[in-house]
Amino acid sequence: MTTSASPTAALNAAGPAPGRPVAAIDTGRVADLIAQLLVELGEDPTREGLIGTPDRVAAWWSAFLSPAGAATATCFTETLVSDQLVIVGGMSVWSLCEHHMLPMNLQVTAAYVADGEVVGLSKFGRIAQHFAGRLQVQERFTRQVADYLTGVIGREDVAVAVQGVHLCMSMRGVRMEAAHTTTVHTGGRFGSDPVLSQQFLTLAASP
Ligand SMILES: Nc1nc2c(ncn2[C@@H]2O[C@H](COP(=O)(O)OP(=O)(O)OP(=O)(O)O)[C@@H](O)[C@H]2O)c(=O)[nH]1
Ligand SMILES: [Zn+2]
Repeated sequence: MTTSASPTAALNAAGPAPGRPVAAIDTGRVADLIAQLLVELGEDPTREGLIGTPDRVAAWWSAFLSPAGAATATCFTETLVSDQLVIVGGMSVWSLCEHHMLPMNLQVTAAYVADGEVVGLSKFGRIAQHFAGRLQVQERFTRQVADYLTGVIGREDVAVAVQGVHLCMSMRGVRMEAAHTTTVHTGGRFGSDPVLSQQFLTLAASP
């Protein structure tokens, strides 16, 4: 397992991050572009209600692309723990569909088999937030979280299930408000051991 690696190094170790800006965005330039967009949409960015809107939107993009606390995956030695299924569920993150740039809400459940060491529980949520903070598709998000956790524990025994609600399917397009999409990655023993796989899927589906 990776123990207390540096935050940046640990997260970069997850490999290339499609769509993620290399450097911090130029919020002044983004605000100018938002003002131009408002004009193109028939608005007057200088009217009283819109003063400050371009800056707020730029600040939001900056925060969205740099989720606070993208963190080191702290691990702890636990000699009493062996072959134990650990599942962290109920993690809700927001991302942006890269086809329409509309929000998607992702309910994330992540699991691994602990053996001699345990991963700090909050880190599952931080990892999910990290990969949500960019233009995404749900399938790639699922895989990126799984690959990152695989790197943390140093074994393939990782499973990730994600249930997504995409506003591009509910507020526009086919307009199916109840539609939801489930993606599942099962690595290592989660793929080869039907009992473990079933335990994960059952617990991932429970509240
Ligand atoms: N696989 C996948 N598709 C996505 C995701 N988010 C959005 N999409 C889909 O991306 C597709 C884009 O299809 P296009 O035909 O290019 O765009 P469109 O005409 O706006 O499509 P409609 O949404 O059907 O109106 C749509 O089917 C979306 O539902 C995602 O996370 N994963
Ligand atoms: Zn979309």
